[in-house]
Formats: sequence, structure tokens, C-alpha cells
Amino acid sequence: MMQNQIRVAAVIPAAGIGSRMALAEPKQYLRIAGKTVLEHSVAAVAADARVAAIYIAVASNDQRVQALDFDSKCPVYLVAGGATRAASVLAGVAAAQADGFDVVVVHDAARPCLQPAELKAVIDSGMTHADGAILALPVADTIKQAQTLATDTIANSVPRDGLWRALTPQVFRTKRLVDALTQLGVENTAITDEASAIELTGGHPKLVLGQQTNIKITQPGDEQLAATFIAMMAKE
Ligand SMILES: Nc1ccn([C@@H]2O[C@H](COP(=O)(O)OP(=O)(O)OP(=O)(O)O)[C@@H](O)[C@H]2O)c(=O)n1
Ligand SMILES: C[C@](O)(CO)[C@H](O)COP(=O)(O)O
Repeated sequence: MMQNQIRVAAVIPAAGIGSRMALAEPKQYLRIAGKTVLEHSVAAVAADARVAAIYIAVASNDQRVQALDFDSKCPVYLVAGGATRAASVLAGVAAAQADGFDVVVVHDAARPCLQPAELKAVIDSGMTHADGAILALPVADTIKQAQTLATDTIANSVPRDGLWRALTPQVFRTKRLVDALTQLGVENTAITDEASAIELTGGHPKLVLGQQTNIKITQPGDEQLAATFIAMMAKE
């Protein structure tokens, strides 16, 4: 009997242009170990058997995604992304809601090194807590505040106690996330991840310890680091 079973879908925002990488192609189409970054990220979220569908938000002018070969036991659907990350996420989450999914696992296309154990931990936590859960890492370095945005001189040090770096996946009740993003508006620059939309609408998502290897390919050189981690994970 399938009654009362919580249905889980993944949403992968992949409609960005990767401006900080300064490449000719968006970073989700870089090839690492024979696959694109996007294919690695899809395979990573598909590794948890609870994920029953994957919605990928792609740019409307994307000509490459159709040629990809996704390693996923569950169906993979494409949706039209938007001008902001939040718009792309909302497009995917709304599609998952329309298909009856109760919980969404949002994971950046640009994070191809996600490991099964951290995925399991954040889904477990996100399904249990009403305000959801995200992978994150405690800040380990001494933090400096620059004197102004335009200078490289230090004003002071900032206490790092209680500070965490947000990673993905981020896991929420589908309706809660759709309502938060819709209420705030997807152009709202304060929404830098899904948890911030929940926080701004009064929620307190859980912090679940992620892995240092779960990097986001953001700046030149990150792709080499990701390749090293993927090779390391393949040997384990
Ligand atoms: N309009 C957008 C912007 C971003 N993303 C996705 O959100 C993830 C994380 O965003 P980020 O690293 O900022 O990617 P880009 O926006 O592509 O990079 P940049 O900010 O350097 O241009 C990426 O998988 C990216 O494809 C998206 O789906 N839609
Ligand atoms: C969601 C995210 O990956 C958490 O670190 C991040 O916010 C993506 O966007 P950013 O532009 O790199 O902050």
C-alpha cells in the first residue's frame, strides 16, 4: 500500500551562464572524466532511491541539453529556467508540485561532487523538519571585514562562531518553498539560496554537515579541483 508515502523529487537549476568562469560555454557543460558537469550532478542526486523524478531548469536558448545522457533510474524532465537562480528553481519546484511531489531536493548543476552519504543525510533531515534542511559547512578560517567594498584593507575581524557556508542540496516541503519564492518574488536579491527564502518568510531550516569536496564550480581552476575529487571518489 503506497498511501501516505512522501513523494520526493529533485530540482536542478542549470540555466546560468557561468559569467565568473569566463568561458565560451556555461560551466555545466564542461567535461570532467568523460561526462559533463550537469550529467555528474544529475547522477549524484539520482543515487538516492527516494528521488522519484528530476526536473532540470535550462535556459530557453539551451541547444546542448537534449544531447546529454543522464544516468538516472527515475525520469528526468526539462523545464524553462529564468533570469535569476530563484526563477529557475521556482520553475522546477512548481513543475514538481504540479506532478504531486511533496518534497523537493534542490541541487546546483554546478556541484558535481555531491556524495551519497551527504545526500542521504540532508534528505533525512529535510523530510523530518517542517522548515527543511540544507547541507552546510562551519566557517573554518578567520574572517576579515574590508574597510569598504572597493578596498583590500582590513577594517576588523568578524567572529566566526556560529557561521556556516551554505551548500546544496537544500530540501524543503514543495508547497512551503513555492509559497516562499512566490511571496518574495524571484527577482529579490536577498534570495541567494532556497533556505534564505524560507528564513525571510519566518522559517529556520536545519544545518546538516556537508563534505569539503562538495564544491560549486564558480571560478577558473575550480573545474580542476572537481576533477580531482571525482577521480578520488571513483576509487573509493
Ligand atoms: N538564472 C539562473 C542562474 C543560475 N542558475 C544555476 O544556479 C546554480 C548556481 O549558480 P551560480 O554558481 O551563480 O551559476 P551562474 O549564474 O551560472 O554563474 P555566475 O554567477 O558566475 O554567472 C548553477 O547551477 C546555475 O546554472 C540557474 O539555473 N538560473
Ligand atoms: C545556492 C548556493 O550554491 C549556496 O552556496 C549559492 O548561493 C549559489 O549562488 P552564488 O551566486 O554563488 O552565491
